[in-house]
Amino acid sequence: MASATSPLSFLISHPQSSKPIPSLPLLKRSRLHCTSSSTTAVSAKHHRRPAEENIRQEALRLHPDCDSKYSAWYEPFPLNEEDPKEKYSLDEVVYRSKSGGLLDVKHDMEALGQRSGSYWRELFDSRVGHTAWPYGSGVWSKKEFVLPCISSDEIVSLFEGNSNLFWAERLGKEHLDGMPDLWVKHCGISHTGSFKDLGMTVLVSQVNRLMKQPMGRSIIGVGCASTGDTSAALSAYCAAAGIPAIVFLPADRISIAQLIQPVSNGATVLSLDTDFDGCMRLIREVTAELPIYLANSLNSLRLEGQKTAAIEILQQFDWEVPDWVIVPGGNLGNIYAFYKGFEMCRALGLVDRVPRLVCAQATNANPLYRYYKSGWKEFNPITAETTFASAIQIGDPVSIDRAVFALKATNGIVEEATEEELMDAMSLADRTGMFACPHTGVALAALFKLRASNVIGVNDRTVVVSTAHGLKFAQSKVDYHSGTIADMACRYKNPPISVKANFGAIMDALKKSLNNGKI
Ligand SMILES: Cc1ncc(COP(=O)(O)O)c(C=O)c1O
Ligand SMILES: N[C@@H](CCOP(=O)(O)O)C(=O)O
Repeated sequence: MASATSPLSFLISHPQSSKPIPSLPLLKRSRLHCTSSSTTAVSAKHHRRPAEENIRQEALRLHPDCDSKYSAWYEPFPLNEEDPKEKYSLDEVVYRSKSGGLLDVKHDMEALGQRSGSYWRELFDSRVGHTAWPYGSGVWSKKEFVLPCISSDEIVSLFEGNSNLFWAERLGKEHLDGMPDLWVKHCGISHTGSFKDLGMTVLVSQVNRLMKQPMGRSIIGVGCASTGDTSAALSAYCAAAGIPAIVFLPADRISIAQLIQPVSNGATVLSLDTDFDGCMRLIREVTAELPIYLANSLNSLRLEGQKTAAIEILQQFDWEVPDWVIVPGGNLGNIYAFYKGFEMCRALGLVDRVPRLVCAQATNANPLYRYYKSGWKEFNPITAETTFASAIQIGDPVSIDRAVFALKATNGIVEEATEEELMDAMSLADRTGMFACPHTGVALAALFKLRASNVIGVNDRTVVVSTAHGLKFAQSKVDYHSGTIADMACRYKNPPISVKANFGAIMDALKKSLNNGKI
């Protein structure tokens, strides 16, 4: 039973008073509704809050102030040795350090460390599966590790996160030498269909805080350059908050499904005749000139949300650490976000180690892979070529230094996948019940290679991060299954069979297709 001071106490409230009830957690009462004959009639008085109160108001009543025990701020990445005191409040609009380098969000680890690892594990576990604002979100259920000082009233959340950790039983068993412990973290089965929702809830919440009274900053909108997923997430969260969104997209380089998302959400959509790297340069120029807040992962706030996917993986394994986590990389913020999530849990005693990270790139857009292969000697931005994994067609990744840091710290690996390898891997995964996107195909192709070379052992617990929903990239699957891609065998294609609408023709087609005609 939860006491008022236990991690579970946030669930305990009384409908009519602001005082917590020390003995009747939400979970227990919900069960009473279902099982006890004297309490089966579900009426307002049995709800945890009065009928006229919404969940945001309930949160404010229960926790009127932000938890000032914990704090976070920006610091240069890597730390500025000459000026170790260089740091900025999260309420400042700043994306770069004095020297022009990246920033990183730092947490007061000493304050967080006052609590034990088991306290944090229990707290985070207790929040899963509820609608208490804002903890119903997989991101905000870890609020203390994300943005501890934001008020629940300022948060813009669509209850993102809490995504499926899918046991890829058949893929492992039949196509990876019987691999029994293979998992796919479906970050793309999400509000806007990609992992970007995790970071965008944090960034848009902070913008909302800056724009609202008492801060009342003169921000006229939030902007990003995008290969299609960041723009979709930004537009949705801004639309939910009533904040203008401005997105710069490389013309003809993103899918129709991705393009229609910001259009539908009412964003200002600029389709530019350049690639993503060109859009990125332009949004940086424009945001330096106009009070438009920059939403790309250059802005380290985004990574605070994205890192919760790593924490969620640990949680879903009952706080056991997987051996490998494979992440497709483009602008390279996400690989660092995964590192941050895992490392924070290690440092605070929730787990005792971190997994080895693999960053997987498309051969047509592989600047990190080339750098890795040079023994980290020389980084050269490239002009990325067209790839079916269009959301990672990036040649000059903003977070290159963050990615290298994450990989070095986890004894990590960089792998690449050709167009044929990534499309075959995606299609094979689909044949085992998934509906993967080409970027997930890149990560899966990396897994196939690392398994074939026995770098990843057959019994290693391995998580492949699926970054977007396959439905956003349906055209790539149409091309593959129609077998019309130049120089690609499309080994796993399965085109529809055109059949005359009569019994005989149908029987012939079925005999041919099923069991090699032996039915
Ligand atoms: C679907 C998808 N997968 C992977 C990535 C790569 O993430 P990151 O840019 O953080 O490396 C992106 C965006 O770049 C993406 O949209
Ligand atoms: N794939 C991204 C590319 C931009 O990455 P970001 O993480 O820096 O916003 C997209 O969908 O736009």
